[in-house]
Amino acid sequence: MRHMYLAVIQMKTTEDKLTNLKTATKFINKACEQKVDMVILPEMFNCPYNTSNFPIYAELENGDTYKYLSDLAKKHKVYIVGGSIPEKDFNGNIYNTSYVFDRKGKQIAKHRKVHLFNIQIEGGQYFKESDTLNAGNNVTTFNTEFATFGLAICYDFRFPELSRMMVNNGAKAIIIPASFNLTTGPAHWEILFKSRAIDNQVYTIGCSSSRDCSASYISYGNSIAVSPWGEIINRMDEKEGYFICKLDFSYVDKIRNELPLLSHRRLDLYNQNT
Ligand SMILES: NC(=O)CCC(=O)C(=O)O
Repeated sequence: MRHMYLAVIQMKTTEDKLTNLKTATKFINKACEQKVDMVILPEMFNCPYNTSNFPIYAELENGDTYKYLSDLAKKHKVYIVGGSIPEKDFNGNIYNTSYVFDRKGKQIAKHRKVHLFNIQIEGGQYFKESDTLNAGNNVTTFNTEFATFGLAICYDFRFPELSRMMVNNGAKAIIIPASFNLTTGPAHWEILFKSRAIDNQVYTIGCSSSRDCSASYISYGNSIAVSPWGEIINRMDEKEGYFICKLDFSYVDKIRNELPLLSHRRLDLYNQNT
């Protein structure tokens, strides 16, 4: 089958982990009533996005949140891209990690955010993930019966090389659990999703947490899905909710055949300069 249905859940993250898991469950249950194939959650969906929280909320692989998502995937026979959570390893290192589960609840991918979000914009957003997080080192893709997907987390999406590596590994859609903010969101969010989609001739999907103006980090929201032609298929506002979008992979092939960008690349030239 060349098409599938994807639910993008823009949920609010509170300080109570169990409440966050229950919110995710409520939306996953609702989306699954509409027979979706895959559900996506936002970045740090079980922990308020704040560096001091990451060590407190961090879980080892196979921890409570992991099992919770795996059980939900199995129950609904659906793929779950588990946004991201703070993951700790046995050495005490903490990562911003996204797990993907298949329809049987088996883990089929794991992405540790590779570019840590350290920014300081004058009069705007400051954040320093490296205060408490370590960076991952892998380019992540995973296979489904529909297509190969690329997966990265939020700030990772600003680095076109990473998306291109996913596409070189076969990705026809790129999924980004995210939480942009009120400084960079209005300026760059939409254009990044359009640019990466057009450059790579892929679907790009950004799943954000909803906006909570009382939080220390205020999320932009605006979860989005863009087609390989650069058309916005869905875009939310800042509020909690979800959308379901159809991904048609024959459309990716059509665009790539008609405008064969990827095969027109002059790799002989580029390699000399990189
Ligand atoms: N959580 C993040 O990585 C935020 C990235 C972001 O806001 C950006 O502008 O990039």
